[in-house]
Amino acid sequence: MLELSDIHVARGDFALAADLRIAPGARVAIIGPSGSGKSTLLSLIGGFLTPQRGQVSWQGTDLLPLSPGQRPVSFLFQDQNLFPHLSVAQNVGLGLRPDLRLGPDQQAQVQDALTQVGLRDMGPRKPENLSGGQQSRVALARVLLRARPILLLDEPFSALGPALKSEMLALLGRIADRTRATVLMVTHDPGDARAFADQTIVVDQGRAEAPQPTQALLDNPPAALRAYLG
Ligand SMILES: Nc1ncnc2c1ncn2[C@@H]1O[C@H](COP(=O)(O)OP(=O)(O)OP(=O)(O)O)[C@@H](O)[C@H]1O
Repeated sequence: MLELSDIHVARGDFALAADLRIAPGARVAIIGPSGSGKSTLLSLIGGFLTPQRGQVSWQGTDLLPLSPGQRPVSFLFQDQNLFPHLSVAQNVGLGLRPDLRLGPDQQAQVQDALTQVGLRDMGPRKPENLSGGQQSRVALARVLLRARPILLLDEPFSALGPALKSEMLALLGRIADRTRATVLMVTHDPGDARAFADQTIVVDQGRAEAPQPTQALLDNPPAALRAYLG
């Protein structure tokens, strides 16, 4: 269980409150107006922000003393965090060892991850020589190799067209199945929430609500969410 208890986290003049629980293996969308605190919520769980009050724990372990690298978490942002000077295979290999001193077994794991995301022959290329969708696949291959229990995504596919985006969401679902990850994904698109997430957290005016079943929430949205969805 991922537990956020009595959280108050400030960022300049802004503050976010949260008190919620997420079951292991859940797929959760995070939606709400711009500036409401969605990225702040991910940064808190990832360890990039420290709350002024409250507890963050995973399976009973307090995460607050742990640095981002020590947490059971991987992150995927919109820009996919690819390093332009490294090859595709090296970018994926970073998921195993940040110093890239990979043994033969680990290199085979990289190749296997590339194959699983449909990029079997792309390992030697540089990211700039890939399409946007292929770059997303590289980032997902790295997530697959990191295999951390919690996966945080901040509008990961918002630059992609609709067909490609649904393909990436399906691939993400397969990777989450394989790694048994608990996934939290910020999105501005309620269609993403419906397609991917059985539960949705609404963030509005500095408060993250407890997760609710996505379909029921979007079929009958509360007033604040209705105003945002338009
Ligand atoms: N580094 C910072 N210092 C001070 N305030 C910040 C900082 N980063 C964000 N904020 C403020 O915190 C609030 C919440 O920002 P956050 O990025 O969490 O919102 P969001 O819901 O993810 O927005 P968006 O959908 O536009 O990405 C905003 O009002 C923003 O101006």
